[in-house]
Amino acid sequence: MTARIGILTISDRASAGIYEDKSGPAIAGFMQRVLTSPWEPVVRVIADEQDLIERTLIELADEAGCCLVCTTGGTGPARRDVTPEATEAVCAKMMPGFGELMRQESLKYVPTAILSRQTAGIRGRSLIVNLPGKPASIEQCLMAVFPAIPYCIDLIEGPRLETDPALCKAFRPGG
Ligand SMILES: Nc1ncnc2c1ncn2[C@@H]1O[C@H](COP(=O)(O)OP(=O)(O)OP(=O)(O)O)[C@@H](O)[C@H]1O
Ligand SMILES: Nc1nc2c(c(=O)[nH]1)N[C@H]1C(S)=C(S)[C@@H](COP(=O)(O)O)O[C@H]1N2
Repeated sequence: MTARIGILTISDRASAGIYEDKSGPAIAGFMQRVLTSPWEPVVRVIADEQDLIERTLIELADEAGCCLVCTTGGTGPARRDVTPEATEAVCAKMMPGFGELMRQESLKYVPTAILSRQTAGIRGRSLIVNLPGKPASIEQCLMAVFPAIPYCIDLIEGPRLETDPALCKAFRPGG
């Protein structure tokens, strides 16, 4: 079964074409390198509007059937940064450990890591994970949390994700 992975860039400027989106492609590049089981991306680039973010997350989870949705951008303290609020609004369960670990890892690179309110949560059979907007943060954050993602997706009855253990070893308790 081909796993669908949502890649959602949330940026006023990238969505308006003011700069090229580099963070969405960085998420796709990470998946391409790390996943050895079949997967396909479902890509969206939108502005920092809470209603639109919520509708797009619902579409990716419920209609496109993505087992994992990675967002990038809109996690900071600025007036238009509302990605965590939209994520909480559409999720039945929050998974605060993801944000905790990603901020801890990001602190190794930038002291402003604590400005990201990035979080994660479960909607139906989808895991939604927020990443910061900076392209360099994508690899740093995903490398930290990805070992736990395949088992999380097992637990929400999604497809079995396999990784290249030389790059990122998925941990499944008892197997
Ligand atoms: N999707 C992206 N692609 C490329 N560069 C990005 C992206 N998102 C952010 N950046 C870079 O990181 C810097 C800081 O991002 P910022 O936190 O302002 O982004 P944002 O709030 O996600 O985007 P915007 O302000 O356009 O809505 C930007 O000036 C840009 O250089
Ligand atoms: N790994 C990593 N995390 C990071 C950063 C970064 O450059 N690398 N930037 C920080 C900064 S400056 C901000 S304002 C917040 C929120 O960014 P966002 O609004 O683009 O999501 O993420 C933080 N987390």
